[in-house]
Amino acid sequence: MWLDHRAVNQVHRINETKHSVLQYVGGVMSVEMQAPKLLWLKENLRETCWDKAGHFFDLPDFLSWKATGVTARSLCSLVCKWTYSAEKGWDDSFWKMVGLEDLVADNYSKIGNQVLPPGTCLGNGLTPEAAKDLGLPAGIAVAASLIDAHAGGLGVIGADVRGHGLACEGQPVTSRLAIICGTSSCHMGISKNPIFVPGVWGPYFSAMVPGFWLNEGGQSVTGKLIDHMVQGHAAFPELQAKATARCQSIYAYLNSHLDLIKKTQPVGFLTVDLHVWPDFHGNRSPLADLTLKGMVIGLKLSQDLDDLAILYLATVQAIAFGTRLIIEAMESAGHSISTLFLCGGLGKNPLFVQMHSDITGMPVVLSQEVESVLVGAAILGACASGDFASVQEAMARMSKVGKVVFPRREDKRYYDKKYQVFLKLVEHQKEYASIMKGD
Ligand SMILES: Nc1ncnc2c1ncn2[C@@H]1O[C@H](COP(=O)(O)OP(=O)(O)O)[C@@H](O)[C@H]1O
Ligand SMILES: O=C(CO)[C@H](O)[C@H](O)COP(=O)(O)O
Repeated sequence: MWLDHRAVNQVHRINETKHSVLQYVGGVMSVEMQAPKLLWLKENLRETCWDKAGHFFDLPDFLSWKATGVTARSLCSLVCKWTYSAEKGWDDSFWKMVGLEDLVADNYSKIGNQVLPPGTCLGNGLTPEAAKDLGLPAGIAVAASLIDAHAGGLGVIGADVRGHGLACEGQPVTSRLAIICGTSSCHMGISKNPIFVPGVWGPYFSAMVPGFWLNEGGQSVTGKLIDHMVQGHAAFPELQAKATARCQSIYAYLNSHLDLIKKTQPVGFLTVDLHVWPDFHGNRSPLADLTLKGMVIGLKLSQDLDDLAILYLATVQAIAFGTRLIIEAMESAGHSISTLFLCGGLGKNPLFVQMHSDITGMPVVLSQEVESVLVGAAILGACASGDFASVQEAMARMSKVGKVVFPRREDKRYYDKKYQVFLKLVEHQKEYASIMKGD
């Protein structure tokens, strides 16, 4: 549902209100948030959905409701996606202004009027019905949830980094940026005081690590974009056949193929004349422009496996340049980041990890446990069952550093030049749009 961009007109009208709650979503509400989606449902499915629905949930709240029967919402989902404030609660004037006054009249019962910090034990734990479905004991503790990316952030950001030679050792946790890279990528930076970063969601209080403000940068399609580029290429069937014959994933095969064709130069240099702008599903951060499209510059007539591998590499690099742009926006607003903590499905791809390190110039820490989103969920579960006194204590005990990848400093000049081209791509795209809009 989050990837559904149908509520374009609705989000446009919401943004035109310039309501003060928008300050807390980076200044521009995203079409991926819940207010525009609710408005779309009201305007398009009034009788079949809007009037009939008992509750509207974010996925993590839906899951905890199914597990426990408790309709209380997590502070994380309401603050990050529904404009709820941890300090002030709901703002009636916002919902009235955007045409969703019925939610206010109903005392927010459909979207949540009981809000709990993540990690709080819900009701009597797992219901007998859910226990049967899941094969778990009834009554086992179930925690108020976190959104997937936030659980990933919690699962990695508190790890003890001593002995790895990292700049963040001995520094406040605010010098770490968690990047959760799956279908989309989410860039989670925390601070003691609120930081307003134009185009970057937040600041959200206590939405990930209790007591800290969170800024959440994001790229709407990353893993999905890589899959799309690779699967849509004419050489994809050949790639699949060769990877299967070697019992490898297509990405492991592509990475070894790139190693083969790079000869003596660094692998990243294969894209000297192939450049990608990665916003095939709009830009979430920091440009917050859902009208932006993808671009590929430097195509040739050949469509063999070498071309596919190099296009894949250029796409991976474009995603890493997008991360660099987000980090620069966060730093110019007041964040000071020295180390990346990366997790999610793309963390399994060594090329993706190395490119993020080379292109941002920062070390990338991978966790011992690959599924860090599940570690975050386990941290919440451990808090709900009383194993730890606080989320912070559980984070420090349950997250563990696995591998650390350092940037190849000698390649910096090349990536700086490619970054210049990257920035020109979006400039040109905007120029084309403006030419086409003119008379
Ligand atoms: N073994 C792997 N090697 C390289 N990339 C992978 C691998 N497994 C998954 N991916 C990438 O990770 C993405 C999915 O990440 P995941 O975290 O599972 O998704 P989600 O965000 O939907 O939970 C896929 O789109 C794919 O590009
Ligand atoms: O908006 C987000 C987090 O706030 C994520 O993009 C969303 O939750 C989906 O993530 P995934 O990449 O796992 O599909």
